[in-house]
Amino acid sequence: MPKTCFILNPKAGPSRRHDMPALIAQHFGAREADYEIRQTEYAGHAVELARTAAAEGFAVVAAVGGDGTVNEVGRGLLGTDAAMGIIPQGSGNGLARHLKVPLGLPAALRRLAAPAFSRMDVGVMNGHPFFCTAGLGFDAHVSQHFAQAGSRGLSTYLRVTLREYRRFRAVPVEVDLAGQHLATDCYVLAFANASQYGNNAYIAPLADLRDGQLDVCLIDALPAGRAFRVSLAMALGTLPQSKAAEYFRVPQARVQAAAPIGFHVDGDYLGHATEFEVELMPLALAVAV
Ligand SMILES: Nc1ncnc2c1ncn2[C@@H]1O[C@H](COP(=O)(O)OP(=O)(O)OP(=O)(O)O)[C@@H](O)[C@H]1O
Repeated sequence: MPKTCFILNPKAGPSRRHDMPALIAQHFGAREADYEIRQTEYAGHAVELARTAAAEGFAVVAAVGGDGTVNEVGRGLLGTDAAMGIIPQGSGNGLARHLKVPLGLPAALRRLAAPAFSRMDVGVMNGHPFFCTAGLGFDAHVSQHFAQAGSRGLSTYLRVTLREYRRFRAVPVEVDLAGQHLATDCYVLAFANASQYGNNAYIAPLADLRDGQLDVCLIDALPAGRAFRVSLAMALGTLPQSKAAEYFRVPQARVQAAAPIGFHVDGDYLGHATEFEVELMPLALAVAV
């Protein structure tokens, strides 16, 4: 059993009443010398906790939370020898779902006690590492307004999405995709390292975490009929065949927008910008899943 540090985000996911230390002891084994549990105290804390755990020699540092926690733990582990584990406790759990980590807590803990080690690519947008997806446009706009909604959960997410759909307008962009030039409108421009946003919403079902490439999904406009087709195809994992989006596979991209446009990294809205540089660091992170 690899020496494991659990980094627990108490704010992630729908409110739960698990006694995590007891469950970890029960399912991970009673050998307390083999693991430690550290809880985050503020947003961003998991980056420091993960970096410290790696420096202390933990072989596995497990993010106990959703994609935001995974992003912070992953950032803390870049350039270290430790591998990232995931105990999915978030709302969307996109990377965990892509990696087929069991969503049930006992099964996830049992798997982590005897993990398979491998490596995965890491994306970077304007200097911000991402592990699952990053993007500009409507998805970032929804992340921004969801964060301000005051409540969380799927029903809030759907309500915010419908409300903002009526308000959001596409922005003209110039896109350079590893040398290929496009002048288009950006409703959504997603850079997918993993296949889904979370909750099995497949923005790029063919994305591969180990191919050294980002799957780029462009939606230039989203009138109502196309919005319906995109939503259905994302749920079914058939967006590339639906012709409602265009796809490219590249290791890097540049975007110049005609007006500031919101962007997100692993579902967290990070602000507005007019210039974007996106690249991939091949196999930059060790994972234990
Ligand atoms: N102790 C804390 N207090 C407040 N916020 C925290 C704390 N620890 C972490 N956070 C923040 O909580 C946010 C939400 O966490 P996370 O993304 O893991 O859960 P989620 O949003 O429910 O799941 P998902 O991203 O899979 O939908 C993260 O952006 C993280 O920075």
